[in-house]
Amino acid sequence: MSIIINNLNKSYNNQIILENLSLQINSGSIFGLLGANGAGKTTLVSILNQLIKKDSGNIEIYGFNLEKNSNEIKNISSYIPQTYAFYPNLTSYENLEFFGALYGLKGEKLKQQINYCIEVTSLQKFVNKKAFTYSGGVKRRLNIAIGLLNSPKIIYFDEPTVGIDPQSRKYILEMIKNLNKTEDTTIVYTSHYMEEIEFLCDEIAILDNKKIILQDTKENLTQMKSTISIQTENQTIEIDISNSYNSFSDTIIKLKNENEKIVNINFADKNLENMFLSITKKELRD
Ligand SMILES: Nc1ncnc2c1ncn2[C@@H]1O[C@H](COP(=O)(O)OP(=O)(O)OP(=O)(O)O)[C@@H](O)[C@H]1O
Repeated sequence: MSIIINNLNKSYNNQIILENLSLQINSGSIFGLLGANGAGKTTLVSILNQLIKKDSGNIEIYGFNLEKNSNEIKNISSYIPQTYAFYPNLTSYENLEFFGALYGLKGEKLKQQINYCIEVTSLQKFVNKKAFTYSGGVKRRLNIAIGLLNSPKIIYFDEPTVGIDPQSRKYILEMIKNLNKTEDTTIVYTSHYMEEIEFLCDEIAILDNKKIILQDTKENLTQMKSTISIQTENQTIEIDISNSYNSFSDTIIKLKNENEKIVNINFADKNLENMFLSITKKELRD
């Protein structure tokens, strides 16, 4: 396991945000944390990255205790925030030099690491241009490049595609998938874009009502069926139409032959977004 959280509690000004939250994340997985606006995703990820303090509970990351081994955890983790975390008046290269030095990198090692980060995020064209001139997508890539400087074992992405164009979004998602595959980096990805979670993640958890209310593999969650329920005066019949509509038309013919009067037909497409809605009774986005 890369992350084990037990009975985590966090309040802001007496308002409980996370309550007895427990969660385990497998090493090397791409873990999607879903939650409506204000559910507490950023709060949880900020606690894991020691940006804010928890009230109580136990957290272990790669076998290190969050309080006792705080430096060891910082060395193996990287947090890519929603906001741009670089100097706009510096170039990509200068930003990477600056943040690399903060990690204690210097000389040849620093150069090598900068070149690696530039390559992974395809920033070659921008290395000598000042960051304030970049598009939103390129700015996000620089954020990510900085986050790779310490060769993290675990990277937290907090909604990294908010406000960028579809092409940059696709590029960033592919890049994250690749990082996970080639470096075996554990990825924790928060989002309220269901299609991103569906594309990227192999494990998914839903944060709602201060807790993790559902956690499963994407495989299991996407096996949920699409159904049609037919209500007659005497019975309700649920039909699985995930693979074909044949059983639906067969049932209609059968009911007609039996002179059963149909009073209602309901279609339930249990994709992830509908599942989220039915479990939390909330939209993913405001
Ligand atoms: N520093 C703070 N002081 C007081 N309340 C806060 C603070 N930070 C966050 N909150 C509140 O805590 C709740 C959870 O916020 P958080 O940002 O963790 O949610 P989120 O799931 O990341 O939401 P979003 O998807 O909108 O980013 C919200 O009600 C928010 O207003």
